[in-house]
Amino acid sequence: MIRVGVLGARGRVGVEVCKAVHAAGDMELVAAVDKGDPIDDIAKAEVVVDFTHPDVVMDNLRWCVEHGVHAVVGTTGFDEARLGTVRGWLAEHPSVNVLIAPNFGIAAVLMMHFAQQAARFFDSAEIVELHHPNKADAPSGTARRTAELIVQARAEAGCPPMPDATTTELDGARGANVGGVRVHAVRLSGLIAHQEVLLGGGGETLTIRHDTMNRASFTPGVLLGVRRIGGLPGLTVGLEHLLDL
Ligand SMILES: NC(=O)C1=CN([C@@H]2O[C@H](COP(=O)(O)OP(=O)(O)OC[C@H]3O[C@@H](n4cnc5c(N)ncnc54)[C@H](OP(=O)(O)O)[C@@H]3O)[C@@H](O)[C@H]2O)C=CC1
Ligand SMILES: O=C(O)C1=N[C@H](C(=O)O)C[C@H](O)C1
Repeated sequence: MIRVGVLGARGRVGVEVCKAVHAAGDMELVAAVDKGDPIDDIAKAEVVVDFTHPDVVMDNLRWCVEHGVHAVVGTTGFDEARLGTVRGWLAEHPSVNVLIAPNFGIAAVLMMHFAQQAARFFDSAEIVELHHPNKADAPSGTARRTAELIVQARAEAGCPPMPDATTTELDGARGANVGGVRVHAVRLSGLIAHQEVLLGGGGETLTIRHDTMNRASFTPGVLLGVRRIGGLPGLTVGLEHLLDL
């Protein structure tokens, strides 16, 4: 049995993760901790799952690393600087492993993978992410990661900059600029989490769309991470490394 602790246990995703861990035959939920609860119970866990908030996740992660607990992290807000900090902590605690994934949905990981594969064949690529209005961060972690993968694929293929003649615009009209890829964020009541990657050139376009229909959809990926984290030394970024893509 893998002893699992959940941080953010009363949150939208945390509730689903607790249910999934409870239902898994090879796991035991030893701590379910949310804001204001004592964190001490988490030390009983071999693996902690974190779905909290970008403002608190670094403190949580440091606590896990210092207490020798592996971490599977869904919380967003990780840039290169934060990832570097985590790598530094892990260098001092080499027995601890961390998996950080901007999206644990298998279909979402495939959407990112397909976008990365397609990017070099088109003149232009833009991302529209659409989420529920209670989301703390914009653009989404998934959209940022997708943009980074597109940028990397285009750079490796020697693609030129994307065409864009805009010289006059209202602030924000062209979205956020992630390494040259424009990312547009919609916050709309009724939505959960959705993304379109728009690719265009040569008289045709390709749209790759992913829709999250419920938050239980994240849990198979989270449980996969919990089962595999003990054998993934150091820091792993992205669930794709656990799938045979
Ligand atoms: N990687 C992935 O697949 C996915 C990632 N996410 C990301 O996960 C994060 C959480 O999303 P979501 O569940 O919708 O958010 P919620 O706000 O519903 O849940 C977060 C929970 O964490 C609690 N919390 C805040 N601070 C702490 C703390 N220090 N210790 C323990 N618990 C704390 C919050 O309490 P309170 O409300 O009182 O502040 C809340 O109950 C976001 O960053 C989101 O983008 C979401 C979906 C999928
Ligand atoms: O906050 C959310 O809801 C989600 N957050 C993650 C992100 O920022 O990419 C994953 C998914 O989009 C849902």
